[in-house]
Amino acid sequence: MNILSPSILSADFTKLGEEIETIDNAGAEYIHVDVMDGMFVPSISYGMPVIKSIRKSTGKVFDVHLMISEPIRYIADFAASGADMITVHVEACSDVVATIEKIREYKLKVGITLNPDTPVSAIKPYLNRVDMVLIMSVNPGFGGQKFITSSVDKIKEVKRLRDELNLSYDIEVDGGINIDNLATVLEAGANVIVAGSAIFRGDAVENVKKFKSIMSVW
Ligand SMILES: O=C(CO)[C@@H](O)[C@H](O)COP(=O)(O)O
Ligand SMILES: [Fe+2]
Repeated sequence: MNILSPSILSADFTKLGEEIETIDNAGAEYIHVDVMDGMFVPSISYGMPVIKSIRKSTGKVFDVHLMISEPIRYIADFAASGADMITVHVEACSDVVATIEKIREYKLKVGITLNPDTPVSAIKPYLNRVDMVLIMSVNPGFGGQKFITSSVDKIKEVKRLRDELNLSYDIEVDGGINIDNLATVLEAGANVIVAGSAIFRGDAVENVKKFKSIMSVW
């Protein structure tokens, strides 16, 4: 099933609850929540209090993308704040298996991700332990960046590995996705689509509809 996960990093924070209700009503399946610590990535976004607060605005799945060093330290807090799914960076964890197990301890879905410069081989040992693989198609840290085209081959590679290893994880893509490159990533094998600026810039309802109509074809 294809899933749209708008990144609220590009929403208007003065009316975050309303923005979330808008994309929820327009038909987005997930809400992508980007957490940045100023260490693993240069920027700082928001954390637990914001997630806890926006949990009241929607019942949709909170797809929490942790761009933080040693995320194992905060899994309990993100679980308590209302995360449904937590994705961690392979580069940010000194013990990836322990981090995955910690997320499982709270009965949350687990995602693993990697930076554009990290080869797929770095996540291969963990593929049988996760529900989702996130292919970063920009260097993490900021919304509104340009899509890195070599990510298409990485999507194909994790799809091929899924077949080869007889696994069933979802494939998410995040960074620079817009109406023009959406079909390319769907065709490559991505089924969970993150988009921030392409959804919240302009009319969010229309943008969600446009995305969903292309996604329905695949
Ligand atoms: O994780 C990140 C950035 O680090 C993303 O989730 C972005 O927030 C997506 O925004 P766009 O590239 O779609 O504007
Ligand atoms: Fe993200």
